[in-house]
Amino acid sequence: MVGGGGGGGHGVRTPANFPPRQKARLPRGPVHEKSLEQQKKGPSSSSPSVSSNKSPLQLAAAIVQPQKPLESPQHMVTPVRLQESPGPRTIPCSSGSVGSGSGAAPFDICIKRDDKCSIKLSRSLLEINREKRREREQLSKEAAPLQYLRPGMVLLKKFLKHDDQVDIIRRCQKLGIGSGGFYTPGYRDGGKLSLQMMCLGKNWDPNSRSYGDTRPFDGAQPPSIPEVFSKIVKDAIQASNEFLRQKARPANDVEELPPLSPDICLVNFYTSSGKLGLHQDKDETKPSLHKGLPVVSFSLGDTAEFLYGDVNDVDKASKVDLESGDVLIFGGKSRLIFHGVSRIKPKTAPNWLTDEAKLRPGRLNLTFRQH
Ligand SMILES: O=C(O)CCC(=O)C(=O)O
Ligand SMILES: [Fe+2]
Repeated sequence: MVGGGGGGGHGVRTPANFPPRQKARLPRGPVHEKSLEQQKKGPSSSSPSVSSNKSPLQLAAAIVQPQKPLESPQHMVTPVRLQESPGPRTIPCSSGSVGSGSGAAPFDICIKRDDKCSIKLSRSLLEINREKRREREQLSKEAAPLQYLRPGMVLLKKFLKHDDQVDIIRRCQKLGIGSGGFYTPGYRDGGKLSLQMMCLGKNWDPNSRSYGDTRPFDGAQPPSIPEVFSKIVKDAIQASNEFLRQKARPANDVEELPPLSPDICLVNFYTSSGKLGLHQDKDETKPSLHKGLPVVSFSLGDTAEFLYGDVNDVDKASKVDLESGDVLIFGGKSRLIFHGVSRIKPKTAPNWLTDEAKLRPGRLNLTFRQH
């Protein structure tokens, strides 16, 4: 388990065979179903009828500069925002090591602890703990801890415990400034996107849309996926399957997510202006896709507005907020859904997280898959 028991104090909601880790992390409250499809018009069929031959990052470029045709060289040239506007409590006055082109200076997702340029309003441990407690209480009152979005798609609200979130950020920060760390994905013609990416396990190349053992632009080998991350992924799938078993009516019509042994993790850091166009994750192997092996996504920091649907059309997509600590799973019948991030909501990261992990304004996302 990552960190320690920072998220303790949650009640047990499920029967005896619920995974022990989950017992500690789930807040009290009814398990209920939330179908966003029901709230919003749009097709409910789960097998996509439209496919895209553009990579997610090409599609992101399309969102950033929608007036330009995707094939035009101009669409690629997207200014990378190197300096964030100051957050509510921390005011960095230099960009430090922010920003990188392919193979250039490393990108640090955290504001340096000893950054003399940061004006920090220090808060006591008591205050931080009070905030964490308030967050847990609010969650147990307002949101169902597990939400059924559509067949094969489950959202686990605040599944990542407080200490896990801090630990994940710290690990990504360390890996991100090392060999194989964060870079601004670019295209052959020199265009860049306002997103920082790092691959763990295997490298995903946005140009060829294929996986490899090293990065073509600098030969670096992606760092391994930390064991603690894989353990959380496994626990999240187990918790989802337990939830799906409970909600199954009739009881013999249980929908199960296949287990995942993640060997790929794409880590994205979005600044406040970051976006990701609608796309399908379909560069994994045919057996992996055919079995519907899930994509498991961790969200940390600022909230993302996440779009998903059966077709490559933002107007037909459903929308859900992904907050810090949320884990989203899409596998089975939803494995090939179109999805993307329409916007990052600035200054929505929990204060305690910014204080402890020193994450820059923005959002960190990790998606785990099996090749
Ligand atoms: O940031 C997210 O929530 C989605 C990321 C994603 O879709 C991807 O990396 O393929
Ligand atoms: Fe994706």
